[in-house]
Amino acid sequence: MTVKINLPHDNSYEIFIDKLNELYFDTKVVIVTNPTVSGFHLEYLKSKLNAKELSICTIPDGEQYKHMETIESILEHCFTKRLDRKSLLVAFGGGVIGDMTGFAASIYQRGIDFVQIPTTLLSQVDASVGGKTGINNKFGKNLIGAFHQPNAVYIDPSMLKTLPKREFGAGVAEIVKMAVTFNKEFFEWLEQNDINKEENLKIAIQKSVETKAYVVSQDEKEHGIRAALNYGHTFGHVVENETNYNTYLHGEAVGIGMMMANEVSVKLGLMSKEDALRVKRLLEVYDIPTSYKIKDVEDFYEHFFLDKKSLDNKIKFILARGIGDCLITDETSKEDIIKVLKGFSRD
Ligand SMILES: NC(=O)c1ccc[n+]([C@@H]2O[C@H](COP(=O)([O-])OP(=O)(O)OC[C@H]3O[C@@H](n4cnc5c(N)ncnc54)[C@H](O)[C@@H]3O)[C@@H](O)[C@H]2O)c1
Ligand SMILES: O=C(O)C(=O)C[C@@H](O)[C@H](O)[C@H](O)COP(=O)(O)O
Ligand SMILES: [Zn+2]
Repeated sequence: MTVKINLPHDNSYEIFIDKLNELYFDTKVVIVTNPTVSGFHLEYLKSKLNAKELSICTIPDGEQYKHMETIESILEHCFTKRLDRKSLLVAFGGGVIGDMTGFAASIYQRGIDFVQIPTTLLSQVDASVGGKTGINNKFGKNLIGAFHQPNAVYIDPSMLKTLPKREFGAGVAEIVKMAVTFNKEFFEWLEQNDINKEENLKIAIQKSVETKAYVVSQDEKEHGIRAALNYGHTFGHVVENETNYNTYLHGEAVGIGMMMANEVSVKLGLMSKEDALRVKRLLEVYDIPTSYKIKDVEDFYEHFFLDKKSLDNKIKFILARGIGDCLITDETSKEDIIKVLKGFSRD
């Protein structure tokens, strides 16, 4: 099936969800990938992809390498292969590869094209769609980057057969995010259907991509509704940063972040305790962590000021309003947030 994402300035593109078809690009192409993904799937991709000239740029695997040095190495590969402005980068991997390849494409000779071929559940349901690209630095997560839309996204769910269970769970967390914020029926469906089953997995990917495309089509650069896709992330990004990007997978940190956001929602009367428990139970089915021990609550809170949603020193939170709806607000009091954070700091 195909999902269309409608954007201004010729930025619209299609997201294909199916077994990979033959691809032909009449230009120089660089596939950016890592040793894990290439070990499993590069031969398959190469059997489908034809280009005028093809090279492979292999970068190290892991969120801890999502930084400027790796971007430099991708750019170096592009210069060495004499890529021009008609050339194309192919992001072949999970969200880390996608975010970095997209960012490199956005700055190489002031911007060249790229396509996404996502290979993790998380990147198939979320990261490959919408054009957020970037890297981390010591100040926080994704603080450097650009909006740069891919020309197309090719989602082949069969590539997920080699994905470790923990990575699968991380992807489920982003699926749950889409359902809690935008789609009550989808959430109920998730409660009743095991997405480890192939036929259900395809439905879950499709529904998530449709949700993301619907949101991004309305608000490409996050001036409004797109911020809702950050539900769980304001807290989750701090968890990732203070554990040095080597303890929790991004999706796991988002799972913890959604639990924190829901505690705020319950405190403000936006969500019942029962609904918060339903979200927790659904995450637990896929072994996604739902608890975290904050060491220093004030320090944790300070991180929020560098969150990209924060404006004029006001922190923005995405709160669930029951299940299937959400509230984007910068009016929560520090006192309320600190009380919730303290609940996550006790033994
Ligand atoms: N741009 C966006 O809109 C967006 C959205 C969500 C997340 N993200 C970013 O995405 C990143 C997380 O992405 P992720 O969860 O895909 O992590 P990841 O890219 O680190 O991939 C997870 C692991 O799975 C391996 N892997 C990939 N495909 C595989 C396969 N088919 N079989 C076996 N192993 C495979 C990878 O090599 C890696 O070790 C974070 O950096 C996050 O910030 C971006
Ligand atoms: O596409 C979006 O918008 C999202 O917020 C998707 C998130 O899942 C993703 O993790 C994103 O990278 C977070 O955005 P950021 O702007 O907070 O870095
Ligand atoms: Zn995310």
